[in-house]
Amino acid sequence: MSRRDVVVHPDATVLADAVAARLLTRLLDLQSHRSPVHVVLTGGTVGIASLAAVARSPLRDAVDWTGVHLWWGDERFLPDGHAARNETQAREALLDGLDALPAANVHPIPALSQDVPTPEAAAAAYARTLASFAPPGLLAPRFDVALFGMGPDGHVASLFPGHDTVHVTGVATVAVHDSPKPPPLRVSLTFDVVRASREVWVVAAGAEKAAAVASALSGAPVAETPAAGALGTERTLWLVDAAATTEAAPGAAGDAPTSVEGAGAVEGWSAVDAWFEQLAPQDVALVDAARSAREADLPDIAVSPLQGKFLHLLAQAVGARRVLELGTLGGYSTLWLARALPPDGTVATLEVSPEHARVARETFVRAGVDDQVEVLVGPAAQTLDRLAADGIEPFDLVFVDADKQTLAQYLDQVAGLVRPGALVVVDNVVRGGAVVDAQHPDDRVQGVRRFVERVVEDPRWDATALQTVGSKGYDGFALVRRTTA
Ligand SMILES: O=C1O[C@H](COP(=O)(O)O)[C@@H](O)[C@H](O)[C@H]1O
Repeated sequence: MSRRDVVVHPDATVLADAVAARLLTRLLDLQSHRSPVHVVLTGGTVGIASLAAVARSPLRDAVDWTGVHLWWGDERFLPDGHAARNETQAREALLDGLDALPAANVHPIPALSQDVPTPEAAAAAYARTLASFAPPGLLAPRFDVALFGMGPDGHVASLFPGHDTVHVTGVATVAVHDSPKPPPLRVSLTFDVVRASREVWVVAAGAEKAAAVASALSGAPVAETPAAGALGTERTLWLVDAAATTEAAPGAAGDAPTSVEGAGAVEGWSAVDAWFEQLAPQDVALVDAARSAREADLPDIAVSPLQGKFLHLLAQAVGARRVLELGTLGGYSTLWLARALPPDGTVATLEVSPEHARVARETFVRAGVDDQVEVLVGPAAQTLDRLAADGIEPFDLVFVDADKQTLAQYLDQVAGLVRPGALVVVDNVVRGGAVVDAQHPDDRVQGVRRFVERVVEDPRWDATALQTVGSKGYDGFALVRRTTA
């Protein structure tokens, strides 16, 4: 997800205390329903000060450290115990005093030694350890919280501006040579692994970081400001001090390419959304749908109430009787759509996750729309092929809120499933402004770009795109109409 929440604290000391409190609370919260929990630690000033603040906090004894695994986002390639190693500093600040933490739960990046003579060897060994904890198909564990400091040049982990390492994909780790910040040899996680983390927290303090903070939050190319590419799948949180935000005021104007709470933007946008929600009051069933999704720990990526009402009005405006949705999640948008239909209207909603489908189905039963909504579980591309083979009655409206990588293919498949004049609404196509970056390493951004190219070249479609801000941050919809071609 490309939305970034930003929380600003008065100074670096309060920031470190707040990061520690937030981390401990998050661990406690996660441990109420998941074990083990995987956390990535960072080096750097705020990172280490935050670990020291964890060590001081009485709350640290409430955490079940036997269920916490600790990893590092990067390491300075130096001998074991070297004072400049991130591991050494983390051990001194916190780990050495955490008796309850099993040694086997600590996964440092291998140090320089006779057995590990190069950063490449260390990167390979660390990648093997990561892989041994990875769920099927992933290179590393899905980190629950991945902490990253940021240098004044905008580097995160040891991914530096202008270095090829920022573009490396398909592997978990990279060896770094010629680091502009000493020491020159380092090992780093790749963006593939960083971006598979559930929550990414970037911590930064000091006026010398202000330009990089502003650049990252304004969605600069990752090659220029690597921190712009540090995104979590469920949440991206920037925890900064006031000095680090002196240049960061995106969002005040309408062109802010990301959401910024502490610096005022999303707070302001959310307040405006809240005021306009008098136009889109949620009934008990909609509130219940949002709550059930939250309680089931589904990603917080459903549409906002105003966006839901927008879909609802579109469905009514095109006189939709048959609606297709790609990406059910917890069924919140589905419910807005179902509510717009005549009594014989139906929604077919496609969901890849059986767990999400289960949550949504229960929601539809409670909302009393289960006879109008059919949840089809499986990869959307396969389900669309099946619908085409079944020769189903054409759809009037399609809402696409699924993986962005496959958007162009979905559009091709949907072309044969809708009536002429049908409307296809595609969510999250602006991606915090990153969509304009042809070199952007995020394959979701490239997926949106391919989708737009397809619309342009295919005479069966006529389209526009609308950038949006609101409680969901800065993003946008594409509206695509099936022509008679
Ligand atoms: O060298 C490094 O620097 C960054 C940022 O450090 P800071 O002292 O400017 O806060 C850190 O995140 C990284 O882990 C570390 O290796």
